[in-house]
Amino acid sequence: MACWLSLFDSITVSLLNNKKYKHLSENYMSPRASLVSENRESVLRTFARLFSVILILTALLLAFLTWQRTVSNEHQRLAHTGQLMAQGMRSHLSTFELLLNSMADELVYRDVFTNPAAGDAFLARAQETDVGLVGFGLVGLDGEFISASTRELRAPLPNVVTHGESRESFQRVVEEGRFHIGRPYFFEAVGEWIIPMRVPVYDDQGQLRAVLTAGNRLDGGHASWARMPISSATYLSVVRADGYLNYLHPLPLEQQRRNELFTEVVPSSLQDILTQGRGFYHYQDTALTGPGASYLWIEPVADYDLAVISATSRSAVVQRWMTNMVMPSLLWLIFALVTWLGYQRAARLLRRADREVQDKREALQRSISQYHELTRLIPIGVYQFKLTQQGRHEMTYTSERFRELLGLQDALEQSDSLAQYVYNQLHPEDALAFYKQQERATKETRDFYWEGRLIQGQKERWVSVHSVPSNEPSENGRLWNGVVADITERKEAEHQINLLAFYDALTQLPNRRLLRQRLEKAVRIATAKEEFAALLFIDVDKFKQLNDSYGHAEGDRMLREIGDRLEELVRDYDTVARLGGDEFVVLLSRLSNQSDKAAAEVEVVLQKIERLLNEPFRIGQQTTRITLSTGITLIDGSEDDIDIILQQADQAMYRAKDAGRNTQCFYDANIQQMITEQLELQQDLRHAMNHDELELYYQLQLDREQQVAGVEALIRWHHPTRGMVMPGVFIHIAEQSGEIVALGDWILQRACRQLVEWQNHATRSDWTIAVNVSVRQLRAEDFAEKVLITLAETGAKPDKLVLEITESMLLVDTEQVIEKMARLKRVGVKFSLDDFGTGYSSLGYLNRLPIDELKIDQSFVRDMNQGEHHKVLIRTILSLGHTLSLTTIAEGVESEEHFRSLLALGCDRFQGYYFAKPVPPDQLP
Ligand SMILES: Nc1nc2c(ncn2[C@@H]2O[C@@H]3COP(=O)(O)O[C@H]4[C@@H](O)[C@H](n5cnc6c(=O)[nH]c(N)nc65)O[C@@H]4COP(=O)(O)O[C@H]3[C@H]2O)c(=O)[nH]1
Repeated sequence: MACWLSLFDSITVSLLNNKKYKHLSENYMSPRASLVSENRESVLRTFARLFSVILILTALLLAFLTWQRTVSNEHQRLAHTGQLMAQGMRSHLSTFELLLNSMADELVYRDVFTNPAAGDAFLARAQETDVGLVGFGLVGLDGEFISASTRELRAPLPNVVTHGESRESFQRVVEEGRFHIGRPYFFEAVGEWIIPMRVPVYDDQGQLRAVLTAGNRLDGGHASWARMPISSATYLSVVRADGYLNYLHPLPLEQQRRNELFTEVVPSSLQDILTQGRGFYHYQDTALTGPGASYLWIEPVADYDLAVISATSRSAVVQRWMTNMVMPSLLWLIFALVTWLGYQRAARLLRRADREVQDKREALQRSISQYHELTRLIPIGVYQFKLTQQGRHEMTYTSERFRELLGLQDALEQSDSLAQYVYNQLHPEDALAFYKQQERATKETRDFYWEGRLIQGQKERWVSVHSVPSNEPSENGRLWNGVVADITERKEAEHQINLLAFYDALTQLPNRRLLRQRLEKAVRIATAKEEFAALLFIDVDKFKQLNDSYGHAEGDRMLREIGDRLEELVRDYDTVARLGGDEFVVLLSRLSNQSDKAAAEVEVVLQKIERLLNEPFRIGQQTTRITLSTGITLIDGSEDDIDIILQQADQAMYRAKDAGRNTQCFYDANIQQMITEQLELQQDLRHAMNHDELELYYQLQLDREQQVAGVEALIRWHHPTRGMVMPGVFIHIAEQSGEIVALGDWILQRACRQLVEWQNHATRSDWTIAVNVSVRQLRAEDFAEKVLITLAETGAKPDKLVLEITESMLLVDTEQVIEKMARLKRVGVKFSLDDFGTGYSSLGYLNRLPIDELKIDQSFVRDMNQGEHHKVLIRTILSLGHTLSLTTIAEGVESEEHFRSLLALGCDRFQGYYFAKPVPPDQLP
């Protein structure tokens, strides 16, 4: 029983733990998750009903089987009884037949036909041996008794032939001449029911003479078969072949009943069964066993044309079956009771569990409604979905705000198409980041975070999405919880801040800060892709005047228009920025990877800019045109310091301004380096003059006989760190800075002193010293005066001093220069026109110059043997010089070939490494 109850317990537990119950707790977040628990009690009841049906079926089966068994037992028993009866009967009859035949022989032996009394005595003795016998009688063929065992039998006994009940059997014995059992009949002579058994009696000649009959008492019980222990409710009957009963147990006592039974044949239905022979039968009609159906066993009695029927009534079998059913029924009842108790117990448990579930559910619902309330109040959408192993997004919960944010219809809420619905809303520019994040988060089971835009109809909405995977994977997937927030306002604010921080308020163009960022990016790209970018600094010429003349409002409007026009012409990936005032910057990206091509591309843009900005601007009531000064620096990624790049463009722009505005200047790194060096040298030079770092070298000038006619003074700077610095490096710096004036004075002084030193020199007293004069020196008002003073102060002879000037010096203030030269010339100072042939000389012009010497530039000399053209040029210069009565001198004579050629052409003097290099005075010959 305990075991049975525990079965119910386990059913209950499994009911409590079933999947749907679990589902309830798992999906508590889902508003669609059923919060109404299933009526598990009704499930249990159904189970109990089913069980009851099974119980009933079991009971029926049990009853049926018991019935089967009972009937089978009955079958066995009846068969056994029938067989016993048949055997006993056969044995008895055969014994009795033998006895009768023996008695018949004895009677013949005792000559009973002649002495009937002897027969009487014999028969009387024989009768005493068996109480079941009414008596013996020897009946003649005429039916009259010859002898009889009892007095009653002897007289008066009826004639058997005429006597109804015994005639038939008597005649059969006479006819068949063998043992025969007659039908039972009431033998009135003795007042008893008897079964006659007869044998034929033959005399010594074998002549049938009589029939010996034994009258067996029907209810005498002397026969062994009649004394068989027969259980109650069992009926035994012996039926003859002619359908009459021969014996019946239990015998009815009433005469009437006996008459009915033994004087009528058994029902035809029974006879039909009897004809079927040995076997077990269910007999439906009323017969033998009393009213109602019965079960029969038919057992033929061999040799005697009799059949034994052992029978029992159906009601008796039912009764026995019921008796058999008592124990199983009891067990079944106990079983049913225990089942019922188990059901009650399970129902009680379920009710309790239901109550608990209900309590929990109510608590959960309260919690969910609070949760809903909260999610409605907070401006953040909340959602939960299950990511299945097949990659489907099954939404398990979405808050009202979530649906509102995504513009969702309820129909979509739970379906996977929600994911598609969201995908469709993704802004194309932000979608890629979304998918990448999603892929990474899914693959690595980590937080998903995305900020981006959704396109909802005509509207754009910024949202941030953050979802987190649950730690434990659930059945066929993993739950993710997430929040979605509308960040449109924040993004707009950020945009505004961004605008303020990164854009110029007036023109809405990127400001310096954003320009720097873009520039950094451009440098990175240029480095990575090995291509050029360019930074253009544009300054509007004379904007200040325009601004002052037309007012700031008009000035601002103009600046905006300039910005708009610039923006118009650049490509999307270029940047136009305003740095303030009238300074604009254009950052051009993705230029060629070759500097010259990149520069050419920039040139094209510059032309466009110029064209566009040269279009008239409306300012006030008038129109005006503007010009630009543009500084350009090319970016190739080698310089990654943004400040330096900006400085370079700035510098280039100032150079453009310096060059007279409306100009464009490219920044050049070499120039820059040169400028830096120049600045350093410029500073060092001042120092050099006071610290004796300068020295005059002298290079010989020879006449046609190769006699030294003079020298050219060439300055050398012994720089403390750089070593020897050549004049080509620092003279023009000195010119730019103005130092050249002081330097020129120093050189002149030195050269004049040298002349004085050489005045008494054996070989050098006639030498002239040619001194280079710079343009600034020459243009100085007091140039001639200074030379004269120096000559006077040093005591040098003016005719030994040759001042070398270049053609370019004569281009500006020509008249004043000529005047100064003339003044000096008057005192004997000579002038040599240096680098002749490279400048702007013309015959008429030369004619007016107070010069003594034409100095052929060394470039012509160097190339003179390269081609006829240069020779022709030199010849022309020489003939020009001779025509004007000027001495001609060639510099840069480096070989004998040069010398011979020049000599042949008629050159007067020669200077060059072929003869001597510039050397300090003490190394001169
Ligand atoms: N390749 C080659 N070069 C030769 C040969 N013979 C002479 N030279 C060089 O040619 C230059 C001649 O001077 P320049 O034309 O006046 O050109 C001068 C002159 O314009 C300027 N300079 C030199 N000294 C002074 C100076 O004291 N005052 C001024 N104002 N300028 C000077 O600097 C320039 C360069 O002077 P340096 O370097 O001394 O260079 C000198 C000299 O060394 C030769 O056969 N082959």
